[in-house]
Amino acid sequence: MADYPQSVADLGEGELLSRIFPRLGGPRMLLGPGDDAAVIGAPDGRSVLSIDTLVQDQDFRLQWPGGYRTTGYDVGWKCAAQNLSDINAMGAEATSLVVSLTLPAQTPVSWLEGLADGLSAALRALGAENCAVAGGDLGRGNQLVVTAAVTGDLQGRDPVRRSGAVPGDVLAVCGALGQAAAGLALLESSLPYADLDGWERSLTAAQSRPCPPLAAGPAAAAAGAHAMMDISDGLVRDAGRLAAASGVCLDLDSRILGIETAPLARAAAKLGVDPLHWVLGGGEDHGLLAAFAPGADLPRGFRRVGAVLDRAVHISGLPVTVDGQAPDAAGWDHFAG
Ligand SMILES: Nc1ncnc2c1ncn2[C@@H]1O[C@H](COP(=O)(O)OP(=O)(O)O)[C@@H](O)[C@H]1O
Ligand SMILES: Cc1ncc(C[n+]2csc(CCOP(=O)(O)OP(=O)(O)O)c2C)c(N)n1
Ligand SMILES: [Mg+2]
Repeated sequence: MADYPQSVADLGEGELLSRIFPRLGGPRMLLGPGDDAAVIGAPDGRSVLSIDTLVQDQDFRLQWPGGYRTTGYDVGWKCAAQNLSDINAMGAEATSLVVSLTLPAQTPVSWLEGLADGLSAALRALGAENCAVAGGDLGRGNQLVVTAAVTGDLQGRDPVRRSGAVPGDVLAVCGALGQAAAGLALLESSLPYADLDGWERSLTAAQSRPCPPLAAGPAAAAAGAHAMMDISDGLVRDAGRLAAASGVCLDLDSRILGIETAPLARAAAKLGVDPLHWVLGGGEDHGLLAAFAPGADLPRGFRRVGAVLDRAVHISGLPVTVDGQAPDAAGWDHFAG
């Protein structure tokens, strides 16, 4: 017996697939993995469609400076979560995922099995009970790349777009703000992972295995949300996108943002940073940002974070402000850094 872990290059494609398929369970599809393509139902007659990619050293590190090793399970979970989140943000429910894997030859087979388990576990744990992995693609490359495309069903509702916010609306968020960014900072720091306390580890888990609030998207749509998007690149950057699409300005309330920083304060102090930067600029929590009519009952999990203002009368001229002032955060951009 070899004393090194069996790698994907030790097995053929067919054998690798036979390791993955049994781990992909989930609800029945009209035709699941194994043929040239899958067949899924489109109950509403329309399909919502999105795609997202994770790239080694851009979106995760196999080994972080503090010693944490990213598992296949983590990457499978994160892949499912970030794709399900885009469907959630339209007010829809996910119906299928297809997953394309580019694997270096030395990738352990157990890492690949973990990835399949993480995908399935995220679908179940996040509440995407009508979504299954319908198929995918497998190939060899120099770097790990995991891409998934996802379909969703609107269940008879209109999609909630980024463009529908109107002055006077209440701006609200749902889900974690800044936790995944705090986790990223902890993972990227030289603090040994083994020395992190339970809460600090759960912040790193928010980065490795984010939990988008999946029931909240359809609930917001049913409640008549005027506009919605998921927060993947940071509150301020994504709010800027919603503001631009809707032709409005968004003003965030510093008192509420202060409350959001509370769970991050201790980790921030340890790293010598301001937790407000994580709340305003941190991506990857995949919470929701939505605009509701004034007086609307906010669906469960949503909390008011600011107001939608008329661009013509907002004197700052900025698309996104905090108490009327320029915010101190940029957010994530893959190319601008
Ligand atoms: N290569 C591409 N070709 C066409 N459309 C793209 C491409 N990359 C991104 N888009 C579209 O641009 C919009 C913004 O993309 P992105 O920032 O990745 O959105 P999200 O944060 O929702 O994943 C989406 O509607 C996406 O479909
Ligand atoms: C090694 C590493 N560096 C940096 C980050 C931070 N990061 C990577 S992508 C991203 C934003 C979200 O990713 P994106 O692909 O833009 O998601 P989308 O907006 O398409 O949903 C952030 C904050 C990370 N997760 N890992
Ligand atoms: Mg994207």
